[in-house]
Amino acid sequence: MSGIHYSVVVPAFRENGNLRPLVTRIFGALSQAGSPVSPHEVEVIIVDDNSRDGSVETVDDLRREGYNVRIIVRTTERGLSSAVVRGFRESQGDNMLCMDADLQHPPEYVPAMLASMSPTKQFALGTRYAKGVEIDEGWPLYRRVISSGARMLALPLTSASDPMSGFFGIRKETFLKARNLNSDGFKIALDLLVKCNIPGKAIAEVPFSFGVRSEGESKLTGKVMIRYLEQLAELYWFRFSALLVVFAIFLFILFVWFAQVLLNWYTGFD
Ligand SMILES: Nc1nc2c(ncn2[C@@H]2O[C@H](COP(=O)(O)OP(=O)(O)O[C@H]3O[C@H](CO)[C@@H](O)[C@H](O)[C@@H]3O)[C@@H](O)[C@H]2O)c(=O)[nH]1
Repeated sequence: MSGIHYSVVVPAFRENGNLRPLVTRIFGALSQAGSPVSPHEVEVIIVDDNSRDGSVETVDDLRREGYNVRIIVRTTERGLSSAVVRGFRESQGDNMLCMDADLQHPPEYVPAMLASMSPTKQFALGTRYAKGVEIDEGWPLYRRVISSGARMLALPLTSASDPMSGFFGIRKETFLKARNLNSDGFKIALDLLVKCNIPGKAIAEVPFSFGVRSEGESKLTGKVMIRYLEQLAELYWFRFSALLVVFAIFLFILFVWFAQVLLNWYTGFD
């Protein structure tokens, strides 16, 4: 039986400059005295969409240096969410974590995030909206506005405080129950929270401060934002369709009743 109980999945596109600091800082944090998780129980899986920027060579070097990291290079698929799903499917660990490559999710939080999952806490959520947590001051105003607006729209769907977060974990047993996952767009955490029907009490929230990217560029484009609105519509339907159908039936009955009253009133004049 494998001694790997935890898998850290990192979707990456043109992130070569960030991979070495990311991996060394993750294992550095796990090796600290007092870390609740041992580095020997952890694997890191980079899911790269054929960046051809030297990421493969960097991961090879890190492996030779003894870090338990591997890279999956996808040549026929693209996209953040589908990359995360692929990484989760290939994970050996029962507890799986997703984080960005760009160091905006500080690797020093990885031990706490991994250890927060348990049979009763099926989902770990790195949240930027806990009391006293500061989003890094370098984060531009427009990104804060977009993030807050997107979060407000998603709040009726889940009791998680930061469903937009890309720093989250899920237990394999719950992930395997998810059906019809949306492989487009960026919002895989929200998709999992809704489709796996994860109640508030099963979510371990870990407050963290969101940093600024040190290398490379964000891939969040206008197209990704439009895709998010489409995804929201799908999730609202998924969650509330039964309620909407009941409401539609109620409206129909009301309409029939009202039509009858009108008809009686009208025929009463004859
Ligand atoms: N494999 C793969 N990885 C991708 C792709 N697009 C983005 N990524 C990777 O996914 C991570 C996040 O992408 P960014 O482009 O850095 O996203 P962001 O704008 O910083 O958005 C982040 O913060 C948001 C919160 O405001 C999160 O909602 C979002 O999920 C993400 O974590 C990075 O590691 C990036 O390389 C892709 O098409 N394919």
